[in-house]
Amino acid sequence: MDTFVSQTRKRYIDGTTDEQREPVWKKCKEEECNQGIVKEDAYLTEFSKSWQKIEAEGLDCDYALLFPKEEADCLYTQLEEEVVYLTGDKTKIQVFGKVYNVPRKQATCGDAGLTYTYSGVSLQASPWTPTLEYIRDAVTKATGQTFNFVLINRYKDGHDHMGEHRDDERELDPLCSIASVSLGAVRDFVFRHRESRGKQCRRQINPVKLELAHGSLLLMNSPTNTHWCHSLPARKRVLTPRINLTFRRILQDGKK
Ligand SMILES: O=C(O)CCC(=O)C(=O)O
Ligand SMILES: [Fe+2]
Repeated sequence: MDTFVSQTRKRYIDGTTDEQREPVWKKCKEEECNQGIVKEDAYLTEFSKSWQKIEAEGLDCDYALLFPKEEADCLYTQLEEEVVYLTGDKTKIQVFGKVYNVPRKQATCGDAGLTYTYSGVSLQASPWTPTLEYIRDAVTKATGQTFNFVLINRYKDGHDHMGEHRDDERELDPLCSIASVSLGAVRDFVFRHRESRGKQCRRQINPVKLELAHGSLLLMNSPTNTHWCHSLPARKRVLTPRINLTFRRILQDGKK
């Protein structure tokens, strides 16, 4: 009966447990899904048919709707309660020696002791929250891949954005896809080939543009992040927030 929801009985940040809080997503699932496992199996079968392949030279991605709207709504609400975003120096990055404010809010969660370093900031993983564990496990079920870390980005509206980059840090396991789950406002997402950027670009390769929907999962498979940069451009007409979770596998001291 309960298979859609997290089986964890951990405490939330404020010390309460699942039972005390009756998380919204748990109630939603009970109301909507009293067929239990049968319904989940049916859902997973439908889900497995919905993958779309996105391919270009050196780019290999898969896209699907992982969570139906009601469940995605519940997960979004739960994350708004659970996630504690970084403050102070951790909200700044260094690019070519210059310091910038990150134009969005960020948090990092993962297995104990993991650290992720990018653009001059070193971010230590906070413990998994129940909802993040639930989403991580749903991604693992859907992809067969396991993850030990998640970077959480919260865009308050279309002014918040993420500049072009490649997630090619040395500590990322090159064999593991980066799994990007989106909740909230639909936003454009753009891939540009490394060699087709800038005034003196060497080649003319068309960008690949996607819309990342509420409840969607985008898998960036190897070697996408070797050859292509991606960004979440500002979109002034977007007035509502979005949360993005990128699940990753970090190799600590060369170990998986
Ligand atoms: O918000 C997004 O969809 C982009 C996230 C991203 O590229 C990242 O976290 O590295
Ligand atoms: Fe990225």
